Formats: sequence, structure tokens, C-alpha cells
Amino acid sequence: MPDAEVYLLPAFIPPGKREVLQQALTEKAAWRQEKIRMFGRQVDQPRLTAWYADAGKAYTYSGLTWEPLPWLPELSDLRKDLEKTTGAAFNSVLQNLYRHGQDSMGWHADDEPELGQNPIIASISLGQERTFSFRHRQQKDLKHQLVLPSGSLLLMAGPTQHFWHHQLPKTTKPLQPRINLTFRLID
Ligand SMILES: O=C(O)CCC(=O)C(=O)O
Ligand SMILES: [Fe+2]
Repeated sequence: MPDAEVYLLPAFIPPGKREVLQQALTEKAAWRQEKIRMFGRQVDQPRLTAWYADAGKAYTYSGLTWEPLPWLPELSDLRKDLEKTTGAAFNSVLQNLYRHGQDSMGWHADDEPELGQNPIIASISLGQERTFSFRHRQQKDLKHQLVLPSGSLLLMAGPTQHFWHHQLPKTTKPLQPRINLTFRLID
């Protein structure tokens, strides 16, 4: 991919740990059904979300401002592993729960000002593997798709957010739930 710095570690979380972690987060995370404004109407986001961050951080995402929850031990452990692997620091994690194939996230870039110039986004997937797509923001015919398996780590760094949008498309296939965790460093 030109104008991008993207890495995929397919087995970042070892096989035996994936299911345990997915189940713990499914049960313990403070999942919320947020609304978004679409064509002047309030509609449910097609996924559940939970946001954890260091105290004192607030974050605006898709027009919503999030108040952080204190870290669950499972999330603190993941943050430590990630910081060791990447050498980068993270102070927040947005969790998405895609309940089935109709849950999704539309085209966007993680380019909010509080993420800074060239943010490192560390994205962990648990559960159902799903397709993830990239589309160049200027050259719309430049596209890239990959499958994110359970336990994988997708790193987006450098100018990626500046030049590319990404999405998690819906599918009509009957799919099992998937949790995604995106660790970020915010101002
Ligand atoms: O679920 C995914 O893999 C993507 C999540 C994402 O792009 C985000 O939270 O910003
Ligand atoms: Fe994103």
C-alpha cells in the first residue's frame, strides 16, 4: 500500500488465550449502544462500544464525547504486551463488539486532532474473523482488503490515516460475534 505503514501480526495473542479473553471482555466490559445521527434521525450504531482510558482523558469520536472508564485488568495486560511489542505508548482503548454479520463500521480514518499527526493505532481482533478494507482517500480506485483472524494485531502507523480510509463491512453471512480493540495514544 502506498502512503501507508500497515503491519499484520496474525497470532499476536496465543491460541489458548483468545477465547478466554473474548469471553472475559464480553462479560465484563461496559458495553453501550450508542446512537448516531443519520439523515437527521437518531439511529443505533451497528455495534456495541466501550471505551477505557487513563483518568482525565476525554475523547470525541463520531461526534460523541466519551468519558473514560478505569482499565479492566485484561486490558491493562494487553496494553503492556502491546507497548513491549511496538515500543509505542497507549493511554486509551476503544472496544467494538460486532454481534453478527450485520454489525459493521463505515468508511473513516482515525484522524481526530487528539490523536496527533501520525498516530499508531493498534487493533486487536478476537472471535469471528472479518474482512477489513482500505480505500485511498484521493485515488478511490486504490483498495486493499485483508482478513483479520482471532488473536491478530493490525498496526496502522505513519501517514496511513492521512491517506487512507478503512471500514469493516457488513455481510449477509451468518457470523459469530467479534470483539475489536483499538489502542490509541490521545492528548
Ligand atoms: O473493527 C475493526 O477492525 C475496525 C475498528 C476501527 O476502525 C475503529 O475502531 O476505529
Ligand atoms: Fe478506525
